[in-house]
Amino acid sequence: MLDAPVAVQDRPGARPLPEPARGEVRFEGVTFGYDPARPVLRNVTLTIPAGQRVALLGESGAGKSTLLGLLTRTHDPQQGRVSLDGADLRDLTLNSLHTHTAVMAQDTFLFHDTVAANVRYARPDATDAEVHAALQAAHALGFVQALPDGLNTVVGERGVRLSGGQRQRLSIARTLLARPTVLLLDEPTSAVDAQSEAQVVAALGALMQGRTALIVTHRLSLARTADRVVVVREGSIVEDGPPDVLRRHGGAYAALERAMGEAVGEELPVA
Ligand SMILES: Nc1ncnc2c1ncn2[C@@H]1O[C@H](COP(=O)(O)OP(=O)(O)OP(=O)(O)O)[C@@H](O)[C@H]1O
Repeated sequence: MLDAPVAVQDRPGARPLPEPARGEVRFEGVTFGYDPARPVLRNVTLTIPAGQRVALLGESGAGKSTLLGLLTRTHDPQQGRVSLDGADLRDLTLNSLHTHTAVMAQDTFLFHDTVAANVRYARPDATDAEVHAALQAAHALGFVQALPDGLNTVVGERGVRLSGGQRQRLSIARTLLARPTVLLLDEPTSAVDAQSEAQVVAALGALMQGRTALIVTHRLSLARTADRVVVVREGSIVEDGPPDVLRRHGGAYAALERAMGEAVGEELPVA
């Protein structure tokens, strides 16, 4: 790992994002391919105003996760630019970019340590009161207090085993403490059973409050919480708008909603 070449580095003269950050995200004419000869994203243009919740939908392999990876600079575009509050990400220090963006994926890594230490991971100086408040907002306080040693219970690899939904709620508490400007959620409910999905969706609602959020999901319950839906197909945006409007439009989103509803046996809204 240490010897692996680092693909993305700070440019000479890179600066931190000016504070206070707002969280406006822009993709301008972005083309990217893991193999440059075969683009996965083609000329993608998308402006996300600060504080908007956007669900990225589309079939497997459409390029949704790749779009999120451009925002953390896991990779840089071959053409076009990605910006945060008007600053090209390549002109920002990686440290500042990673302070302002938080990624939550399917499953959460918990260290072999206490609940409190796991939640404090992103902000070790957080007070007990802040940890408590974050757990409460993440709908996790109840189950944590029921653990043998409450917040001092050791979890993780050899500690108390937690369910997928409980782990996700601890991860949400951790991310709440980190106070990111932009949230990138990649299938955050897919490792969660149907029973605890509602609690995780509610906790995600608290986390997304007042923040820009890009959510990749195949779950209807989460897609419906978005202000806006962007449908990606073969690396291009094919539909973009509020879910209610797109449902009535009867195009790609309406078809995906039907498919997702059938997959979870959920009743469909009347268009
Ligand atoms: N690290 C990688 N190296 C090479 N190709 C990749 C890599 N990651 C993804 N791809 C390819 O890029 C394309 C888009 O993948 P991406 O993960 O962005 O799709 P997605 O829409 O998020 O799909 P899913 O819903 O299955 O997560 C796919 O053809 C995939 O095989």
